This record gives sequence, structure tokens and C-alpha cells, in this order.
Amino acid sequence: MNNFNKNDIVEVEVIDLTHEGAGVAKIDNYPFFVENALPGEVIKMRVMKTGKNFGYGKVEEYVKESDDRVGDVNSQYLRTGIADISHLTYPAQLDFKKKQVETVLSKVAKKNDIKVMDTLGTENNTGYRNKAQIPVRRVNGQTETGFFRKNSHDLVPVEDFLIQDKEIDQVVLYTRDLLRRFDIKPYHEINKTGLIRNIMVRRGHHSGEIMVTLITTKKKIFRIDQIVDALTEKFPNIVSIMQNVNESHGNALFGPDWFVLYGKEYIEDQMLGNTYQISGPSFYQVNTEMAEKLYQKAIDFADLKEDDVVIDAYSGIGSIALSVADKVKKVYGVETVESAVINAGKNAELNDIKNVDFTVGKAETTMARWLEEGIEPDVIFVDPPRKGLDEEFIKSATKTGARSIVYVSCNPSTFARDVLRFEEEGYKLQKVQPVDLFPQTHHVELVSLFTK
Ligand SMILES: C[S@@+](CC[C@H](N)C(=O)[O-])C[C@H]1O[C@@H](n2cnc3c(N)ncnc32)[C@H](O)[C@@H]1O
Repeated sequence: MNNFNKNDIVEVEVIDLTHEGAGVAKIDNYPFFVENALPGEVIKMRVMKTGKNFGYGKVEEYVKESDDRVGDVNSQYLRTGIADISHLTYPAQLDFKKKQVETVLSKVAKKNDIKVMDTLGTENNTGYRNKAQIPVRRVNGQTETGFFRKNSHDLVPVEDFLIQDKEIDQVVLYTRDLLRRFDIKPYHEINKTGLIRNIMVRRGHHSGEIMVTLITTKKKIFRIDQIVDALTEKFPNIVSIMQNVNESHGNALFGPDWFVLYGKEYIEDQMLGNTYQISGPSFYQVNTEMAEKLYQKAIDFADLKEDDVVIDAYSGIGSIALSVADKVKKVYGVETVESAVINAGKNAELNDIKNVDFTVGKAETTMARWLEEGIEPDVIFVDPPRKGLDEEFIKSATKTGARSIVYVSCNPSTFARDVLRFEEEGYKLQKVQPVDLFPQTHHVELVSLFTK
């Protein structure tokens, strides 16, 4: 029941964190969500907004602070979601992620008997991102790069992104300065005017190679040659400058057309000893050090044998398939994004790997086709996007009778839903290992093992 008025000040204890890292305080069972408030803290809270079932509050004063609080947190990181749990100490972040997985497995999959291992963490919990996708907008008459305030498209100018590779921050800022100098107009979402929408920068963690992509509303960029010269002179490790034209006015980052403005259409990087070509639209895990640990765990869970036939579903540029190829007889990969499949084929060649076969297609239809063709996998790796696995995929994959299914997930909720579906088809979840690919943020990654 809501008996509160806007701007009321109440003293409350914070009892929990939402999966997105907001504090939860309850008064007479009515919950308030409060930014920058941690469990165990007592706060004087200003009531900001109330609805039928819940409200929002703001901390006015900390009466008692949590031992898990980091002092001097930059509120921009919380407000924009760039680093929405950076006010938690790192060990507490790892516990928070383990608890997320346990909670969702218990609530959604009704599984209380699964041992969720401690989250695998890293000492490099800032400056780890190898990719930035930065919106460009006009703020107070000036071209700015930054991040949108949560649940809005209001750009907050940001210069230090905390979790991005420092050289990526420098490239973004220098590109912003060039856009200012050459008066390239930023996109205006309401008026639908302006040219430059976003800057994407990727930097190979091991190779240092950089790709800059300018995402624009039209093809023609005034004085682009001068921009390219200035960028490549300042950052000699830029090996690729791309342009993506996105004429739509929706939220999709990319349009269909990519153009090379300078150098190659890909960067190269290394993971677990293999070299990869990665082009603009292809998926590449943003935290290379932890992705290598994740793939290594996936390999350990699979307990591969020399004669195994393996499927890597949702294979991207082939990172899992190529990491296991030398341990098994044959690997089949499937992926929807054509450029990623082209990268995967090239990556097999680059690393002299011959026992892999990559297909462009949907995992669900391709898995059904492989089943009909009589391909009999011993182990299936799945690494789907946030929406998890398609039901048809689970039906076909389980019908193959594979010995093990290793599921890599970036969304515990859809993972928990899929646990139930696998169990219906006779596969039991054996173990779950959260791996911290996204330190300082609420995002959780995990790897798990199912056996028949
Ligand atoms: C989380 S990424 C994993 C990629 C790769 N395993 C890696 O670690 O780099 C998920 C991939 O699934 C692809 N994808 C999305 N929907 C798909 C579908 N229905 N069938 C096959 N691939 C899909 C995406 O393009 C993306 O490359």
C-alpha cells in the first residue's frame, strides 16, 4: 500500500539488491528502488516517485554504511549504467553474481540442489573492455561523446569510461575532437538531422590492433580524408577505419552497409593461442582475458575425447570451435551473421585447422537438419545471445543423444528457463560456474554442464 508523497524523507534499511544493482528498501511491504544503496545500509531516503506496486527513492544521507561500499564512487557510472555496481567492493561483486545465479535457478528452475561455484574473478577489473560503442550527440551546443542516462536517450558526456581499455578512451576522445574541428554534425534523434550517430572502437587485447567505425546517417562525410589521416597519424596501431551507414531511426546500432575508409576490414587478435580475424559486425567477447578463462572452463567441462564429434552452436568467429578442434575428430559450427562465418572459415585457415565446418544459418533449423542428416555429436557447445535457446533447438540437440551439452550463457534468467527444458528432454544440469566477464557491471556470464 502506498501512503507516500513525493519529497517525503524517511529513514529505511536497505535489504537487497535488484539484479541490476539498485538497492531495495521496504516500508510496510511496499518496495522502493534506490540507486547507490547497499544491503545493510540505513539511509535517509527522499521519495522521488511512487506507483501502485513500487516506488523510487534517492539517498539523502547515509546513516550507516555497508562494509562492502567503495568510497568515492563516480555517480555518473551508476547513473549511466557504465559501471552500475562500481560502488560494491570487488569481492562483494563476485558474491552478488553467484547469488544472482543461485536465486534465478531456485526461483525459475526450482533447483536448490545445484552447486553454483564461486564466481571466477580477475585482478584486472577495470580497463578490460576491448570494444566501445559510443553515441555522439550535441549537448549544450557542443559535440559530445558519452553514455545515455539509464532508461533515456539523454547523453551524459564521459571522458574516462573506467572499464574500457585506456587507449580506446583516447581514440574516442580524439575522434570527438576531430568531429568538432571539422564541424561534422552529430545526429539529433527527434529532429532526425545530423550525420554522425556513434563511434565504435575495437582494440585487440593481445595484438593492440585498432578498428574505428564511424556510424553515420548518410554515406558522404565532409573532409573524411583529413579525419582518416589525423587518426592514423596519432594512433599508428589503427589498422582499419570503417563506416557503417544507418539510415533508420530506430535503436539498432548498425545499418546494412559497411565501407572501408582505411586499411583492412578486420583486426586480428589472439585467444588461447589461435589468431582470429574479427570484422565490424562480428561478435567478439569484450573481455579477452576472461573469455579465455571461460572457454578453458567450457573445454574442461566437456572432457573431450580424440574421437569426439562436436557441435559449436552460435559459433561467432569460431572461437569455441577452433579452441577445441585439436582435441577432437570433427567440429561443426553454425552462426547467423555471415561476416562472422566468413571470419570463422578464414580463422580456421590462418591456424591451419582442417577438421572444422562452419555454416551460415539459424542454430535451431541447422540443428534439425544435422539430426536428419545423421550427424551424431558427442558434445554440443551452445553460446546463445541473451534470449537463450530456441525450444526447437533444444528438441533436436537432445534427440542426438549427445553425451554432454556445455551451455555458456550471458543471461541467467533465460538459462534457468532452458534448464527446465533440458531436464524435460532427459538432460541433467551437473554444475554451474559463473565467470566475471563484466566487472563493475551487473552483467553475469556462466558456463554449465548438462549430461544425459
Ligand atoms: C554470445 S555470442 C557467442 C559467439 C561465440 N561463441 C563467441 O564466444 O565469440 C552469440 C552468437 O550467436 C549468434 N546468433 C544469434 N542468434 C542466432 C541463431 N538463431 N542461430 C545461430 N546463431 C545465432 C550471434 O550472431 C552471435 O555471434
